[in-house]
Amino acid sequence: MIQFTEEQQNAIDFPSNMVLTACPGSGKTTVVIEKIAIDLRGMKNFQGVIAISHTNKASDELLKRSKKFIVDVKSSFFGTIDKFFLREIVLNFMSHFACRPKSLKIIKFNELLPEQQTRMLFLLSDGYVILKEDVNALNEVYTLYSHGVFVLELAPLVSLFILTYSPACQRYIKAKYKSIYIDEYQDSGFIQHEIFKLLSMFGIKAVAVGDADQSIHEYAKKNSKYLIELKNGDNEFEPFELTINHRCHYSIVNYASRLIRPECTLIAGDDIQVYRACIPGYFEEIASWIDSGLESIKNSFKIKHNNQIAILTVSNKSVSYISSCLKVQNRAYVDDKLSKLGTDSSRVIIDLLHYRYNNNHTAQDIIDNYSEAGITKQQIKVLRREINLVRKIDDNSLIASIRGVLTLLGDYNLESIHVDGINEVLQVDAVRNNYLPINQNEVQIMNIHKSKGLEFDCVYHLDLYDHILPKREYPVGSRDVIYKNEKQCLNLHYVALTRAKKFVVLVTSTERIGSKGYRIPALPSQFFNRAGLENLFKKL
Ligand SMILES: Nc1ncnc2c1ncn2[C@@H]1O[C@H](COP(=O)(O)OP(=O)(O)OP(=O)(O)O)[C@@H](O)[C@H]1O
Repeated sequence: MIQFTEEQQNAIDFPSNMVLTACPGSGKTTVVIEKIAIDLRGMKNFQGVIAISHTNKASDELLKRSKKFIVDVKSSFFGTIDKFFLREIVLNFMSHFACRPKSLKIIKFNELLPEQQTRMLFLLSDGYVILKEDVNALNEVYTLYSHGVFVLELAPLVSLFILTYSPACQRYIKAKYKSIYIDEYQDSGFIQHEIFKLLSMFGIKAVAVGDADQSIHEYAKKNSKYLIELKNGDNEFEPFELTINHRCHYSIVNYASRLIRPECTLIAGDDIQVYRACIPGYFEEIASWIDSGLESIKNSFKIKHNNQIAILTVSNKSVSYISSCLKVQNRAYVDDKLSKLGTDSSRVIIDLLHYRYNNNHTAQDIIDNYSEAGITKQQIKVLRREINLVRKIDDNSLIASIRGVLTLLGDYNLESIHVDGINEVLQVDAVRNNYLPINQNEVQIMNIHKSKGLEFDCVYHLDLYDHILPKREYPVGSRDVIYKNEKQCLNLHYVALTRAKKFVVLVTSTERIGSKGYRIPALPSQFFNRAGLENLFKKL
């Protein structure tokens, strides 16, 4: 049982709208779960909290951790913001504005015809909201909807519109949800921020949680300015801060803190567990160096299993490359066709594949997450039988079996892109790995974006080269060294470092792969030269 610190307890006890900023490993997930448990105590079974995480993986993790402490999450919603917009607002209330179709297919914007894309592009402009006088702006969206099509990227804008102008939607949301928690608020978009503020005006307790220094999604118009606005603005959000990192060795905290604030005060102590290594060669040589040192590192740091060791990279290419060079058993997390789709149907299929390959997943999770409200006991029985088949059936019948479950769930379609994705999982070992349970003998390899929210005893941080981290820009006519979004690159470096509990190695090499695909001489990342880092690392 964790003994909460004073700053954690203050955040837990505060009963109203708040913004909780927190450094890595400071227990924000722990605090959020405790607050959700308190909120749920007074609620009826048809009520719940909205718990929004940035990725499906993070939301699964939050739900899993919550279920350990909270017996019954009642009618709470755990998921990504897009899923919330679609499931709770668009699917329930769009028919108040346009003719309800027999079935609805969710597509991506780039699947629209080029002329439709041109006509509808303005709906995606950053900062655009639909005012009462521009209601016609959604005419084409309504027509598509009544023909059974909805564009995923429009879910935030349309949700804000529905929530603002539909009293029925407002009544439904207010009756069902008593509080909303949004994690990783530093990666919020404009509309998500507007909806969050609107919900708080409806009397729903609103809690934003984040860390501006862990903002790494600016390329997708996600921006820490909204978190900062809540924290510093003149508004009804009470600011709280968690400042103690409970995860990382203090020397890792010191190094990471100095990256962001070169003048910050250090935690006292002589023990240093941040290392830098420059390996002659490239990933082949780095891999054999990691292979040869692994057992001694495990012994020195009392690390029982390889899966407590992570290799983090900037790019997916590096994930596959280093994985293929290593001799030690490893698990490389690569993007697959299904995970790139990001639609509701692909999400159910992904969960069904997790269920097929990993006994830690249950049929009940799928029923809880995807079956419609009001499903009868008899329908649940049939659904459970069909889901069980997905685990038992042979590869040849898998697609038919998944189609069977989707049909029973309603609202979801199995299209040729999904069939391609399922075939990729069946045929490519590296892709199937994404679905198998973690084997404790496997070193974990992933890009830094995927490592967010995770923790490992030991981290090898790769790709620390000039041109790679930080990236560079080459404006015409300029030979100056110009970094491309330096702060985002620095945040990425910070996130990678703070995944390590006991020990982190910052790895470079004398060569890297250039843009033409050949090995070229490499220079170390400029981040090594930042002020304030002297004496905070050892060389290997
Ligand atoms: N008061 C505490 N005392 C000891 N350990 C704690 C305390 N609070 C949290 N922890 C531990 O610190 C680790 C990090 O906590 P948690 O995952 O909640 O942090 P976080 O802020 O969500 O992390 P991040 O944002 O970096 O992913 C966990 O192993 C958790 O059990």
